[in-house]
Amino acid sequence: MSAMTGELAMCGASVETLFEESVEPVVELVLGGQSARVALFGATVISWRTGARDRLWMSSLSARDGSAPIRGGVPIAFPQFADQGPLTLHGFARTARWRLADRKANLDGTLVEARFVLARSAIADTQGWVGDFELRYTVRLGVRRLELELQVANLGSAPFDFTACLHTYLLLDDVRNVTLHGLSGLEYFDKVAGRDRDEVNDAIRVEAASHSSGDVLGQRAEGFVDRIYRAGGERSPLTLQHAASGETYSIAQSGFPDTIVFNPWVAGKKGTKGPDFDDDGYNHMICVEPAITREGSGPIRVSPGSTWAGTQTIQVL
Ligand SMILES: O=P(O)(O)OC[C@H]1O[C@@H](O)[C@H](O)[C@@H](O)[C@@H]1O
Repeated sequence: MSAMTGELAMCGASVETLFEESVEPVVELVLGGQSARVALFGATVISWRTGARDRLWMSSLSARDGSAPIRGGVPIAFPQFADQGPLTLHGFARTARWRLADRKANLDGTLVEARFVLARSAIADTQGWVGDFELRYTVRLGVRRLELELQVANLGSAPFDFTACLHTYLLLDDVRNVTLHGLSGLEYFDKVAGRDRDEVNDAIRVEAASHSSGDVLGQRAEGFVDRIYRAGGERSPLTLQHAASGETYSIAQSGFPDTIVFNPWVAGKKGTKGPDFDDDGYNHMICVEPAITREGSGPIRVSPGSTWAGTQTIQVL
């Protein structure tokens, strides 16, 4: 046992790397009754368990061998959010192999963390993107709490701009029994309709009536929610209420100015979001994503020698 592993074990916490055949290596954080798993492929958090329940949605059809982005958990989009630029959808960080750089725990046993690093030199093809970056990602597991912190460091001599998000897929019993609160009154870009709207609802629901029925942009729009809430970060924390379990999540963000709310509805069911989306997956997930977007508050510029940081913290209240 390494010295580090010994120290962690003393306070009831552990961080171990797991290897399974045909699956990318996974780092597991354990803290008493909570755990989180992070695939080195994309530094994608693939599970978070607390109170004996899974909290993140993961498609059973997701690739896990590094051949495609992981569908579920918390993929990291960088240096491009979605299709807002010339790079492949959501950029290259979610399909790169990160390394585990550090791990530690509070001596009082209330927190365990693992830090992952992605150096530019680890990317085989940056698709012409010229920023000289290093990404640092810290996953902190607390009691009924998961904190994710992304840092973008500029190691070069020229500034660069980026957009990004933490693409958090929350697991739900039934999306129709869930309401999201805190975004009322904000303007958002409705990606499904292709235009701006104002949020008039105090409680946002994802259901067949989320959109007027019919075709929008050639897709069946009923229930399809894909929205960029401009300056959604100023409303942090949002709350997500689960009617069936009576549970509430507090979803906080810092650094990221915008907030995405996403559920593909039947577009996901029909596989148009990709063959890796479970048929009924849309019933059991909602993405609430801290983001930097061109349609929202615009790219972030990082000057040489500087580091930008953004977080998402989810707490089961
Ligand atoms: O299918 P992907 O590449 O994982 O992206 C999923 C979705 O991610 C969301 O963040 C975007 O707002 C959507 O437009 C996009 O479809």
